[in-house]
Amino acid sequence: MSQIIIDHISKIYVTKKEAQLALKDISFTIEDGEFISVIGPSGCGKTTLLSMISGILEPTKGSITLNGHPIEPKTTNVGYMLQQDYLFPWLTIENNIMTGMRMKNTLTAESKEKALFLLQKMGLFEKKDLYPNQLSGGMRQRVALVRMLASNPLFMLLDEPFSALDYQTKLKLEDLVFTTLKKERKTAILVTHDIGEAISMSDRIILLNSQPGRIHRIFDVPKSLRDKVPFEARQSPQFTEQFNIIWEELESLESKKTSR
Ligand SMILES: Nc1ncnc2c1ncn2[C@@H]1O[C@H](COP(=O)(O)OP(=O)(O)OP(=O)(O)O)[C@@H](O)[C@H]1O
Repeated sequence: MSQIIIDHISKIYVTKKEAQLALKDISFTIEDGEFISVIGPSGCGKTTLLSMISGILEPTKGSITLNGHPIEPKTTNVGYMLQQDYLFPWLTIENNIMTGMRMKNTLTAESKEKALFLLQKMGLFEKKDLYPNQLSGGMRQRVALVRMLASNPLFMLLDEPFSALDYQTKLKLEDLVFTTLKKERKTAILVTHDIGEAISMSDRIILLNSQPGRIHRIFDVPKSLRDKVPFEARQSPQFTEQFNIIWEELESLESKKTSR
């Protein structure tokens, strides 16, 4: 079980020149097994929020807890999937996956077996002795997904994991990540610039406003869309309806930002 409570957090960045309020009074709860997306104009604080949920960055005010306890970057088992795959070029695919678990101290006979099983399910078992540069971008992100899931993290942070991929690969990976996380009942937070991706993958979408970053609106994705895999959800008329609502809200924030 993984419930994350974000309780009235604010973040001020202090530089030599100035103090900047990056996030202001953010509160929401991510329920166990829920998939949340965070969207908003550039610079609204999405990465800052994710860094605080990971425990890497401390909020200036407020608290973030996982099942009632603070999140410790060294001891809390958090899964990451980022825009870059961060695979080690000098290690084989198999060793890349195992190294992640070794570093987290979660490498056991069971987790190794699970990793190889996942690799097989992702159609990459035959590639296990190859090096990352011998794989396509989409394959490398699938390896990153296996690496993340194999160590059985308590929750996942996904920071633009598909944005460097071509459109077709991105759509296929969205389906793969969606079905895998649903099956594993993992709690996940996705940061994305892609409204369509947020709608087709999430249970709820948090739209942040900028300067300072604060919650503008939280959208519940209709159940009829949540029950579909992202590729199918994107074909549905309800998807277009949701897309237009969120697009208009985001546009209104962008235009307020440029008129300031
Ligand atoms: N280490 C830092 N020191 C000072 N200011 C920072 C730092 N990191 C981020 N900021 C500022 O905080 C604000 C939020 O930045 P953040 O990167 O979290 O936004 P974002 O929504 O992820 O942006 P983008 O969509 O462009 O990736 C920005 O104004 C940024 O300039």
